[in-house]
Amino acid sequence: MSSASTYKYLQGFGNTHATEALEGALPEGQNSPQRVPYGLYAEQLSGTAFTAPRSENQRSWLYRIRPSVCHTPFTRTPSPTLVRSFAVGHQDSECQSTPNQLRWSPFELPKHGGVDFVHGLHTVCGSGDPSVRNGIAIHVYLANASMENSAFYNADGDLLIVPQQGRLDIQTELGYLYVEPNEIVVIPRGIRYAVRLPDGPSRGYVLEVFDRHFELPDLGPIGANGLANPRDFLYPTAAYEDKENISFTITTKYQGQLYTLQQTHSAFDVVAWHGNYAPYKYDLRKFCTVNTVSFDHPDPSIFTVLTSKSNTPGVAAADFVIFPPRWMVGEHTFRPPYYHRNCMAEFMGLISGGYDAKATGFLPGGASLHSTMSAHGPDQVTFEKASTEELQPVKLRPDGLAFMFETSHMLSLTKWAVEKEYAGGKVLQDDYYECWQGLKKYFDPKNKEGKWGQ
Ligand SMILES: O=C(O)Cc1cc(O)ccc1O
Ligand SMILES: [Fe+2]
Repeated sequence: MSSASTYKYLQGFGNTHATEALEGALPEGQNSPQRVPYGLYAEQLSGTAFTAPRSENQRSWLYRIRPSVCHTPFTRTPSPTLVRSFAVGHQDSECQSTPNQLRWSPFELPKHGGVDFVHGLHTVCGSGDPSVRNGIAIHVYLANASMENSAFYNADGDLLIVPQQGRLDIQTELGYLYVEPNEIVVIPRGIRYAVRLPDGPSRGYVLEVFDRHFELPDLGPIGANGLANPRDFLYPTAAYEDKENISFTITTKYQGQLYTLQQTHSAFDVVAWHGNYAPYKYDLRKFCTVNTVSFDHPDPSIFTVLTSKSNTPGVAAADFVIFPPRWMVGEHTFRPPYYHRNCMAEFMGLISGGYDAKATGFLPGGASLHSTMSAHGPDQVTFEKASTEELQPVKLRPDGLAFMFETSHMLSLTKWAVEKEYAGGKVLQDDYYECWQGLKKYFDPKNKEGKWGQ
């Protein structure tokens, strides 16, 4: 497969889909007949416990040429850019923590060829542990090679992938997904896939959640429509390859470490499937943005695309939030993001353009982290401009898109994220804090009108 137009999709977030690449391959009226049509094997893929409440239960039935179990044992393979544990404080810990505000210049693409999506995954920060199904991880991928005769699955959690540079041509067990910057793709735990890079060197961000699957946020008083609409989520249609006598590698991330196995046939041999456990993509340009049409800056939860809930009602393990192009019309209002300290941690990335809290330094392909209760907000240049400019309706950044992974977990950072030296120096910006040092004192108890801009 080679271009977006060859792909057909099924629509609707969380729907139960049914699709067959060969007419009549889906058994009728039952999941596990004595003999499956065309000599296929039936295999269930469970994405929730069998006993999960019906509203949360996720599973799919796959009808494939061979069951997935036809393979030789796994062996451990080095995974220096991933971490097994986010625990800090031990001498040999893989991670460290800091309350400092952090900002990274664009993460550098690999200098040498042959780095595929899996081996280009670098963990930046995270919390918790997949083994107890609690926590999250944030990664970036920096890759330049397509995966051929191989597949990957993540046993640890669901991956929400945000491409920043380069399209992703993804072959999954359940069919093909073609994803470009300004779109996202979610690949749930256990689903096998290969990532091909039609544009060569590719970069993006990845949010991994260890506990619950992603959901659309409740809309409350917004009503029944808006934000990310369910019908805009696209699922693959069944597509299979019948490849025998080949050397095919499957890599898994299992408790933060990579393991590989070999088999002699393609893993992409699912001829038909039905169910509600499947990968999906979403075009962020379809987000129906809601914002103030009167005054004040609403909290960014109005821009939530997907959420992975924690066990505390109303609190996310992680939210995926975007800052979409939109009209800014707030009257007598400081329009950029307010100065802020948050019990949630805020990891931000930039797909293109700029961001309304930062005049300089926050660049596409880079990132920032404002950790739990660490102060942050507009830099000095942004503050001066926004406090003095005449307020007209303005279309904010028609070509730009920033996003945030917001989490209730306290994040630890990998040594790679904090210490990695590139040819041009560290990607971590040591001088980030300086963007706030020039903020002036305007307070004057004798002048209620203030003296902005003087
Ligand atoms: O810190 C940030 O830039 C993210 C953010 C954006 C916003 O519009 C309001 C609050 C907030 O934390
Ligand atoms: Fe914030």
